[in-house]
Amino acid sequence: MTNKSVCVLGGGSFGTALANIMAHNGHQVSQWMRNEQQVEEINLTGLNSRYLPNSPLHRELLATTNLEKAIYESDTILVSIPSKSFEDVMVRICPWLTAEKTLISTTKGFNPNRFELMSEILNRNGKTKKIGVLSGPNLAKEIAAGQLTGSVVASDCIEVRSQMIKLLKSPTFRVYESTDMTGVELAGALKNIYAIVCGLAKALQVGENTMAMIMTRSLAEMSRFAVHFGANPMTFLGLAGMGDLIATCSSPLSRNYRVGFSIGSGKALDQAITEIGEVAEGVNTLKMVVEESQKHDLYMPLAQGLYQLLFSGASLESLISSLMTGDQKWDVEFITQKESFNV
Ligand SMILES: NC(=O)C1=CN([C@@H]2O[C@H](COP(=O)(O)OP(=O)(O)OC[C@H]3O[C@@H](n4cnc5c(N)ncnc54)[C@H](O)[C@@H]3O)[C@@H](O)[C@H]2O)C=CC1
Ligand SMILES: O=C(CO)COP(=O)(O)O
Repeated sequence: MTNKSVCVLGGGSFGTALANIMAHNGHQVSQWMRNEQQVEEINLTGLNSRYLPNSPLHRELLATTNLEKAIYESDTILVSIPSKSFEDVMVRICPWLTAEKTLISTTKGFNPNRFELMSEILNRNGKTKKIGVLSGPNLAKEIAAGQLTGSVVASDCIEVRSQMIKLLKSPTFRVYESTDMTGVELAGALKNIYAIVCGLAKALQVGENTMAMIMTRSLAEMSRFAVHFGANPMTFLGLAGMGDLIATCSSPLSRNYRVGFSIGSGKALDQAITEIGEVAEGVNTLKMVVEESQKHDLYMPLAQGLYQLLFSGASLESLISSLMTGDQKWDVEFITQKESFNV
């Protein structure tokens, strides 16, 4: 295997966990971040203490504040910047891109300025068509602790998929392939909404029947939305769909779950977000998705109910009551649709 040169944009927990795996795999890895003290800390002590305090990093991982040099020297660029700033960072790096470079989004969210996925921002770069996304049940702190993990790389381009597997595949990290970039990316973004719902439900001490119903109906909503925008429903049975939904909806390591748990414990949304101090993409995703679901007349009672609760002053009691009395028909709609013509 020829070793690759790769850079990760973003100094947060996920970017650091991925950069660390690739450095352990023997690749030449730089990680770009804005904060000079953080760069110095990583390079001198091998620790990113703010985001991954318990995970020593490979000593060849080179942190830098020099964005131009990081891009110039890399074949592959992983963008691990929260969706709010993703477009700004892409605009900055565009002048230094070439047709040979691969761009991968690891971000699970929507552009807050318009209804747009990160891969669409990547596609607008005007230089390279080698684009992909990485998504799956990938809690950064577990990856950094060496917990066995699987992820999905989605791209139309086989070369991009193979390149990502070479970079990331390790004894503790498996990388599966998909050509359904829309499905994989939407799955990763949408599940953050339902992680908030599940955190909230857990704080209310609901039973396991209830948790199972919420998670399964979440999958139905997510796939209904995604299929409308061109995704393959089967993608939602894989790691990027069901896998990530299970991990994020069950773990206090998920920031979105913790936002929900705080709200369920009586805190205001702003307070919940501030206390977490890291990005919880589900809040912006909820706004974007509910707006689109209304435009396209898509039935999404969980997302719409959460929106009412967080932004329109609805009570928890009315949310629960409307969820329990709303329309119910097919369990699995993508297989029962055909049969329904005869019923
Ligand atoms: N943490 C996790 O377990 C996982 C996170 N993700 C996704 O990865 C993305 C990034 O998440 P994390 O690394 O966890 O976030 P984080 O909250 O740990 O860190 C975000 C990083 O981005 C930097 N940043 C923010 N705006 C910037 C800008 N304008 N220019 C340069 N740097 C900027 C921050 O300084 C910080 O270093 C999110 O979209 C998240 O959904 C995906 C899978 C797992
Ligand atoms: O996407 C994630 C795990 O796959 C991380 O979720 P949070 O952003 O909610 O922490």
